[in-house]
Amino acid sequence: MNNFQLVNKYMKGKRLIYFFAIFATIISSIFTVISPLVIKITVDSIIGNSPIQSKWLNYLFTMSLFQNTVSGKLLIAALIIIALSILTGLFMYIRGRFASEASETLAKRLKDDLYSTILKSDYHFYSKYQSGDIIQRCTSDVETVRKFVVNQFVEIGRTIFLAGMIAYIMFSISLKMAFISTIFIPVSFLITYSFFKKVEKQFRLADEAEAELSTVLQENITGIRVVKAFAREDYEKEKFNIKNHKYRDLDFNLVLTFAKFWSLSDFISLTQTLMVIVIGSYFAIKQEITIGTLVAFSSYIGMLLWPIRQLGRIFSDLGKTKVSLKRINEILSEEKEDIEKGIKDIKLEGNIVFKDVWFGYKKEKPILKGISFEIKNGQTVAFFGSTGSGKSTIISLLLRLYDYNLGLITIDGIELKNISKKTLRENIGVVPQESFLFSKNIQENIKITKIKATNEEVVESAKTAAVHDDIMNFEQKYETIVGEKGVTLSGGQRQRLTIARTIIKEYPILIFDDSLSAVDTETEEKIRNEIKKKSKNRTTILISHRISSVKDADLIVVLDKGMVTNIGTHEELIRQKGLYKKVWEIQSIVKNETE
Ligand SMILES: Nc1ncnc2c1ncn2[C@@H]1O[C@H](COP(=O)(O)OP(=O)(O)OP(=O)(O)O)[C@@H](O)[C@H]1O
Repeated sequence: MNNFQLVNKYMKGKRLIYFFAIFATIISSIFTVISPLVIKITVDSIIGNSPIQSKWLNYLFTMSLFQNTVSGKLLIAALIIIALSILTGLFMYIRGRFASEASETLAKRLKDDLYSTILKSDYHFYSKYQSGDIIQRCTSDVETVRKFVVNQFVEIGRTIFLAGMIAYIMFSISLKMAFISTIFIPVSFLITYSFFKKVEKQFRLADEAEAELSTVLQENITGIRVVKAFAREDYEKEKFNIKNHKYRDLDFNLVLTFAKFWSLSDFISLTQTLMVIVIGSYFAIKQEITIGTLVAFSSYIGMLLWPIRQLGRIFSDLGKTKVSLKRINEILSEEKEDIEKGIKDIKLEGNIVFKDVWFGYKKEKPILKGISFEIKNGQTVAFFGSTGSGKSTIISLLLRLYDYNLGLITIDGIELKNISKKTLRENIGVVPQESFLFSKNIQENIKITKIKATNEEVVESAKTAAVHDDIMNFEQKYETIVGEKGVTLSGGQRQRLTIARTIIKEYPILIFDDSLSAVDTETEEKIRNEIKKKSKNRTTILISHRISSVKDADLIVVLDKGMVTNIGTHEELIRQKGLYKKVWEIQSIVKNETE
């Protein structure tokens, strides 16, 4: 979709009022253009002696209403000018009203769709764009487009119409004065055009630099604890300074290009105005044109040069808007995840089979290399392995955050790719590695997976996750605000809250992705036993680096560099050579020494 099609699509339903806004602008420019004609008639025919050419104007000025005297005629001229100003204002109001309604609607729809695309895009999207950049595209880029639509685009019609009308009137009044008045217009236009070409690239670079700056800022605010804990303030400040410097230089270049353009454009405009006044006065003295014509041309030259100069501004804003639209369009054209496609509305039992599964985030670099295992409904299965061995990747495949490249994955005998993503995610509850909480109160955070949960259910799941006592110690209890703006929870409290949030909904398959690492082993065991007691048929998948966490599992799958190296129960694995036995020995020694 090109830029025009994009704007046109989002203006649906508001195109007519936007057209009215352009129409009102054109009408108001007609009234603007008439005023100097009234002044010319006043000077030449009311103060001077030339007869009024137009019949109806003659009739208007000789109306008996104000007596046919000079002061009566002057009063009529003044009233006409006042009426023209009122009408200009009225139509400018209509233009502002309609253009704002259309542009605000456009901006809102763009933001809505950008947000929905961000939420619905597949997982690759988040590794492609940085969060600061995404925020900038949804805010300042949309704002640039909105401003262009509400101001500049409406002005294009007015500018072209005004220039055309003024040129027509000038050439009808005096050919030679019109020629003198327009001699520099082509030069002015060419300068404007070349400026527009140059400035577009500069705007793009400045926009990208601003996005980089926002990203650094956003990262530092989110990770302020890490920054402070490692005393990285100076390093981060320097990093910010470099980006800030780059943005300042690019912005400064832009301002400089603008300054050069406006000064050159001012010079041409002043020369042009001066020529009209000097040569026009000479013609007036020689009585080749009337004084009224000179006065009218003095007004018209300002009015003509203004739209041409305005065109420069419109062109430069057009450049900026094109860049913003391209950045917005990039996000909007990202492929959306179709979470509904496939078998829907089924309750899974949790029989999971992986047969020679291969997967790589980049196809040429496999992360999982021929993984095979089988999990039966109701079993607790643990994945154990060194960091980066592919444990979380297996979970991502199960949730269809990514689709596997080769082999076969089935749940309850159905190939994974045939089950809709929505159904899968409604059946698989995950407690992720990072325990992110929203800026809401504890109760609302727990209810996120089950909006209609009762207060009793919230308390019950908090008790199961062994976090109820901690919550009751907070002053506001379940009403305590957590997340970015709320109270600071310990790592273990956050983890247990995310567990409560997941178990409140009874998923047939439950996954703990290293999500009890900040909880002591005793509490961990207690939590898992409580969960197990609640649903015996639930399939549970555990990922942990602790032998004590996985040793009671029905099956332990040991992974190394994307391959299954051992598989079996704890008793079986400690009798086999390999990573599991090695880690068990080390952790046993440490345990014995600390006891
Ligand atoms: N989104 C991604 N894009 C590209 N590579 C990725 C992505 N996520 C993980 N990886 C890579 O895939 C490999 C396996 O990562 P994974 O997170 O599955 O390991 P893990 O066994 O869960 O590690 P840990 O125990 O440290 O959590 C790593 O080399 C990692 O760098």
